[in-house]
Amino acid sequence: MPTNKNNSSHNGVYNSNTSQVIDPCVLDHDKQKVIAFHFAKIMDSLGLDRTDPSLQETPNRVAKMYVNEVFRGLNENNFPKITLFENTSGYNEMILVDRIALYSYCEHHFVPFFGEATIAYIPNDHVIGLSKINRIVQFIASKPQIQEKLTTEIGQKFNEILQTQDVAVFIKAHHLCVASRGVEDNRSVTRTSFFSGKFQKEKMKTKFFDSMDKF
Ligand SMILES: Nc1nc2c(ncn2[C@@H]2O[C@H](COP(=O)(O)OP(=O)(O)OP(=O)(O)O)[C@@H](O)[C@H]2O)c(=O)[nH]1
Ligand SMILES: [Zn+2]
Repeated sequence: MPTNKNNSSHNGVYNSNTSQVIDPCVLDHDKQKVIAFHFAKIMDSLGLDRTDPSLQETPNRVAKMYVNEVFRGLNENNFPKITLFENTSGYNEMILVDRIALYSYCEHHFVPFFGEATIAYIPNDHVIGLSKINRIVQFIASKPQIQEKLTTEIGQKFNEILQTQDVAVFIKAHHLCVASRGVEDNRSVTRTSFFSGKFQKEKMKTKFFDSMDKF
C-alpha cells in the first residue's frame, strides 16, 4: 500500500484539492464526492500511488465521468427534451432509424459494452424528431445493465412516448467483459431485439430486418 498524505483511511470524503477528508454526513447528497472518496480507496487497495501527478485527480475524474456522463441515465432529471410533431400527413408506414451509436456498461463487471441500435415504429398521431431517437437511446444506455434489459427498456419507452404499440428495437453489441477478460473473445457479438404491436407479426419482423443496413 503506498503512503499517501491525502490519507484515505479516514471514514469521510476525500477532497484532492485541499487534501482534506470531509465528514460524509455533510455531503451525503453529493454523489460525486462520495464516489471519488471510494474510488480513491480502490486505487489505494490496488497499490496505486495517488501522489503521482497523473493519478492525483483520477478519483474526481472518475466520479465526474460516472455521474455526469456514462451513468447519467440513472438520473431521470437528465432525460432528454423530446420534440413530437403532429402526424399531419397521416403517415402510417414504418419509420426506421438505423446505426445509432450505443455505449453502455455491463452491470456485472462495470466495463463498457457498445455497438449499434436500430429503432422502428409505426406512428399514430405523432412523429418524433429524429435526433430525439438517438438521444433517448443514448440516455437509457447510460447506466450499468445487461443488454436484454436495455433492449426492453428502450422498446417500452418508445411505446410510451410515441403512444403506439408498434415498436421494434434491435441492438448489436460487443461486450468488453467478454472481449478483454474472462473468455477473451473479441469477435463474438450479441444481438437482442424487442417487438411489440404489429412488429410481433413475422411479416413485419421480416420487413424490419430487410430494411436494416446490412453493413
Ligand atoms: N445475459 C447477459 N449476460 C451478460 C451481459 N453482460 C455480461 N454478461 C455475463 O454475465 C456473466 C457473469 O457471470 P459470472 O460467472 O458471475 O462472472 P465471471 O466469473 O466474471 O464470468 P466470466 O465472464 O465467464 O469470467 C458472464 O457470463 C458475462 O458474460 C449481458 O448483457 N447479458
Ligand atoms: Zn460483464
